Amino acid sequence: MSRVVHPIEVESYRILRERVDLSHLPPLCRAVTERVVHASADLAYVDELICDEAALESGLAALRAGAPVVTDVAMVAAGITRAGLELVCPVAEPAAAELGRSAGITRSAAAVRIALTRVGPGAVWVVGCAPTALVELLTVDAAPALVVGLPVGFVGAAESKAALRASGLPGVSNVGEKGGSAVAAAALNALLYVEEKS
Ligand SMILES: C/C1=C2N=C(/C=C3N=C(/C(C)=C4\N[C@@](C)([C@@H]5N=C1[C@](C)(CCC(=O)O)[C@H]5CC(=O)O)[C@@](C)(CC(=O)O)[C@@H]4CCC(=O)O)[C@@](C)(CC(=O)O)[C@@H]\3CCC(=O)O)C(C)(C)[C@@H]/2CCC(=O)O
Repeated sequence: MSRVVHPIEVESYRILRERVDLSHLPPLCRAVTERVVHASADLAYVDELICDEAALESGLAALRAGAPVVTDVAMVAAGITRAGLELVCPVAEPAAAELGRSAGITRSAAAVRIALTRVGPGAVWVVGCAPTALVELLTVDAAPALVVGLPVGFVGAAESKAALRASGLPGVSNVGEKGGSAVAAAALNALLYVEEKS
């Protein structure tokens, strides 16, 4: 079923495209960059976002095949708009707090370990808040189809995204401390909307 686009969103894209022309980008890079800018009203993402068309194609293929989507926090999961998607977000479960305590790690990092027991290779991982979740994901053997790595904050966010880029995993990230749940959800939604069009 095709998505009904609200007139405010149509107007937002009109304004965005008046301010910046991203038609030179490959289609998925353009879709993700435009949606992140649309969701944040922050044109700096045009230069700061690091998209890779092949990585996004890998994520899109996984979503089309029904791959689960793992998110670091509930806010990211709440921002992902397609019903019927298998969403995995264990951070609020007592087991994440218990593992965090016993292992001396954050609940967010513990949730990555727990999620790994529920999803196999080829999942799509979306990190929009917790840098330690992204760092943990890079230390385990998750074999993700795509990592949307857009955590936010002054402590470790920029470094965790640099580590994602250095890892060679298929990913989308940005340079710097900015990011956040809304931005990460928007990047994933861009792929879901491409998927819905086809
Ligand atoms: C250091 C942490 C940061 N969190 C930020 C911003 C927001 N966090 C929200 C919420 C509701 C949650 N944050 C936790 C993930 C919590 N946040 C942390 C941790 C202390 C460590 C994470 C890390 O450094 O990697 C983390 C606790 C943990 O042990 O993992 C959360 C689990 C806290 C909790 O409830 O115990 C919780 C998520 C709960 C859930 O999904 O069920 C905010 C909504 C809080 C708010 O603003 O009211 C907000 C969301 C921002 C967003 O766009 O996602 C910081 C300040 C960005 C910071 C990130 C690290 C840094 O570099 O500073």
